[in-house]
Amino acid sequence: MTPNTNNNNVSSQVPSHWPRHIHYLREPVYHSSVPEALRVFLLGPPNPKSAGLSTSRPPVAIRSISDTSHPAHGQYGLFATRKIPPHTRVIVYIGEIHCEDRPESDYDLSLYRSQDGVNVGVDASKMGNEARFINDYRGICAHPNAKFVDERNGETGRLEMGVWSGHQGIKKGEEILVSYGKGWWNART
Ligand SMILES: C[S@@+](CC[C@H](N)C(=O)[O-])C[C@H]1O[C@@H](n2cnc3c(N)ncnc32)[C@H](O)[C@@H]1O
Repeated sequence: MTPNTNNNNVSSQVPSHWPRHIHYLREPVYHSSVPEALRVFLLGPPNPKSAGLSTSRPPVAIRSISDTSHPAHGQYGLFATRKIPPHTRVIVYIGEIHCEDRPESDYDLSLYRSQDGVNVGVDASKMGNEARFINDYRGICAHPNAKFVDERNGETGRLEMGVWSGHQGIKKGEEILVSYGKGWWNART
């Protein structure tokens, strides 16, 4: 096992099943398409207390899906490694923050739209964290058990996309499932 060389309690290892061709991120990366003023807004006011914060591993595991009745069979999904109470932030969806149109990406979430109409996305197609493996609930469960919430992080001040459990919480071992939204599916069918 690789020793933990960080000052905080985050393991330096990438998670199990992490694909070799995808860059694993612990912090978002800001693409050159994000204008400086927007970048400053997204980052929020500097918070000296956020340096060296202990950010433990989220209670999730990436697993390959071998169940042939699962619509994402042969791919991966994200599963809870312990019971997650209702209305709890599970993980942050980390990726490349950008202001481009990326219709080809299946890992691109809309984070923010500025007053002058600039769209900011978080794209985890080439780089990201475990949250990129969250599947949509359709064909798997009657309802999603989690949702994406755009929010400002109370510690770092960053605008980011949190993944929160729903009103029933998530059982240990259960797949974490959101709704990508009808628009997402309509654009692909
Ligand atoms: C953000 S990725 C989710 C992680 C993906 N399963 C993986 O292994 O990389 C989105 C892709 O997952 C698959 N997917 C997610 N939810 C699905 C569902 N309910 N039915 C069919 N495919 C799904 C689709 O291929 C979709 O393009």
